[in-house]
Amino acid sequence: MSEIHVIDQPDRDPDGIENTDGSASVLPFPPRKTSGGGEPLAPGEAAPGEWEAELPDDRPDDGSETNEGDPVDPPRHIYPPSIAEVIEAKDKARRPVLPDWLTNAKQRAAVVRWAMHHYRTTTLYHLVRTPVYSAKLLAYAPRGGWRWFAAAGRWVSDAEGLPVRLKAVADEDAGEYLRLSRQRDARVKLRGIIAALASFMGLGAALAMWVLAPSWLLAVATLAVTGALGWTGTPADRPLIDMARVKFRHRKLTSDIVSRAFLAAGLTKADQGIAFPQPIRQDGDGWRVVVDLPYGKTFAEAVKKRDALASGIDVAETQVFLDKDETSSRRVSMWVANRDPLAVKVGKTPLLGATRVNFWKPFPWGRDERGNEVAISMLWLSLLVGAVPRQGKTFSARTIALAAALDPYVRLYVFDGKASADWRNFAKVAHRIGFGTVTQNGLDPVMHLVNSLQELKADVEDRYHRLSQLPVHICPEGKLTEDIARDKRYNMPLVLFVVDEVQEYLMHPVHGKTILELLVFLARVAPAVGVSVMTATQKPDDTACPSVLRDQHQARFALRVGAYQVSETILGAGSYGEGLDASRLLKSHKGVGLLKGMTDDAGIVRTYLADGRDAETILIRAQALREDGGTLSGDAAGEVPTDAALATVLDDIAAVIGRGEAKLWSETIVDRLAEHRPEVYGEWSALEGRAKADQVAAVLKPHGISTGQIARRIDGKQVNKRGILRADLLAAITERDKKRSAS
Ligand SMILES: Nc1ncnc2c1ncn2[C@@H]1O[C@H](COP(=O)(O)OP(=O)(O)OP(=O)(O)O)[C@@H](O)[C@H]1O
Repeated sequence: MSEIHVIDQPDRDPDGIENTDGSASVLPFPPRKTSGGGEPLAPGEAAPGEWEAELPDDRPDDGSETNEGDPVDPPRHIYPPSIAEVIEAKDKARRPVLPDWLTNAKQRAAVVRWAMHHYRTTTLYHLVRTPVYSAKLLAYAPRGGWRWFAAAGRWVSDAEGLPVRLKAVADEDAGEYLRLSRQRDARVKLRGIIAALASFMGLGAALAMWVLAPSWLLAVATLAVTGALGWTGTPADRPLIDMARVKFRHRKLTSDIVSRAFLAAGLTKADQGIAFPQPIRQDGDGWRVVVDLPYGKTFAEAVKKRDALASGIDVAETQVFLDKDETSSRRVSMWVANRDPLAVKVGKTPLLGATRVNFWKPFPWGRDERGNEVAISMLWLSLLVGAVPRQGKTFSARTIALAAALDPYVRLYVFDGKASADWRNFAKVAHRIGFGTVTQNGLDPVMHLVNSLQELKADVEDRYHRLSQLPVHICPEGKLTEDIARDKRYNMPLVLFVVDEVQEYLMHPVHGKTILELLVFLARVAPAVGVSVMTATQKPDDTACPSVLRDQHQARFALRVGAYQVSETILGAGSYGEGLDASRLLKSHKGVGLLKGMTDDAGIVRTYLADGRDAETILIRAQALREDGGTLSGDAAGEVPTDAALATVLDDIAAVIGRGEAKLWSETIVDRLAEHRPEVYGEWSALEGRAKADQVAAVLKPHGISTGQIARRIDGKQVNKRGILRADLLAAITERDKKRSAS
């Protein structure tokens, strides 16, 4: 038999026999079996079940060969962790001496604000109800008097000893009864004397007060006695004092509750359990729990089970927040709020108190679920905002534009596809502005948008050239800097291009495609030279807001949407797997959304509110800042729109109809328009004949011009095709100009 020494080998032999010797194990040598007769064997051949082998006394030197019975686990502590690793691990595991809210000035201020507000409200609440409390005390005072008198009587008569005496009677224990009776007599005598003395002294003191004490002292004493008696007489089921606040379902989160929740959610098994690397502790208005899932379970799986976890803890889903822990993918950091934090409004925007903003630096936009301020920056990125109507899409986008407005060196372009009142006040500061899709006061907002986009596209291309040509000491990295942007000589200010309800423009029958292409270009290329695009839509689907545009936005903000698929459409593929699902937000969560791509971590933002009046206040200030700084430009400065901006499709068609032509086929109009302004009408020329006619009919219909069959004689033959009469076109232009000059 040979012995093999194994380091740290599990103490179990291949047959499952426990080895009691801890230092080494002995592999059993297979028993030599004797041949039981049968067929004679060839030399070197072994009979079934019979064999013989020599085991080597030592392992091979290189250790490359693996022998049966070798341990599958690597020997422990072969590579002890380096000191740096130990320090790093300990650094990560160390918990702060003081909780965050004590060390963080902003959180501390928030707690102080909350405490002041809370106690002021509570005090006022009770002060207002003092008359009610007084009336109740007065009403309960007689009952309190009687309760007090009865309690004193029971004490004097030694009522507490009665059950024992009665038991002695029932047991017919005469000796015990006599002993208890004697004790009772002595006790009643002593207590009777004390009670008589106390009554006598009390009565004397009351009479003395009545005669001698000043009336205020008498009043205070009466109030105190009545209050004490009223308090004593208050029924247990009808508290004297109302609660100044509704009691939330505050619960202490224990490891049992958390384990139950993870078990119920199927994230662990009863025999596996979960580990708690740190104690459960209170964190803000909620509890922080860090949990290690069983090996093989991941944070992503926990995210999918958020609903079940909430149910296991017995809270609403909106109260459970899961954070990834970078140290391990099976570690889940969970914050369980005492109440739905998203339904708590964060209040007015701090921009109301700001004299100006530096748009190069992050500005406050809202607060996260735990009340920490969220500051964002629009530099070098484009933002897509999406939500169902009335959830705060416009308001949240508008607070960003308001911050931009308060930096007089930011050039604003604002277009609102819905022509609502929300953006009207930006006319005070916006370089280019347009509302809706219908021509108003002679200005076609869609053409204005197309022209603005083209103007900006040219500017962006120009910026790339000029930045690359600037000397290194001015532009060290070939990128826009704050100094360059604020220096008017370079004419390269930061630009924020806002398009609300962008789907209205993208679905425009004539210019939709052009607008899409230009927006895609700007969202993709322009942020690097200081031009940020912010689009908002309530229809993020592929028809209304194609993915080719959505995908160009580096940052996304999704407020409540109808389904998780829509949430993914706004926030980008894979967002659902990361736990980002805006369809879980509730209707009451106005102005609350999921922000991705702007800061390192995606998360919830409860945006600050700036209503219409606040927006006006801020924009008046912004206008004054721009006037002072000489940066008011474009539409806001009252610059007369260029011909291109004013031009509508009517003018373009008029330009392509020759003087001598009384009527023209739609097909011919399309071909000539494509030559006249290829950047706008180039796409049309690819249409088929009938489609060309439909296109012309569609764009002229809003102007009251209808297309009909127009006959022309070609080579002696009459050809009928749809077209327009020049007279109709001129009449429509005259009508439009009349309205324009009237305005
Ligand atoms: N941050 C906020 N805090 C509190 N309430 C808000 C906030 N943002 C928006 N609201 C409320 O939500 C309402 C709807 O906001 P908003 O007009 O921005 O929605 P919307 O999604 O743009 O709607 P629509 O698509 O109809 O324009 C506002 O009138 C306001 O009362």
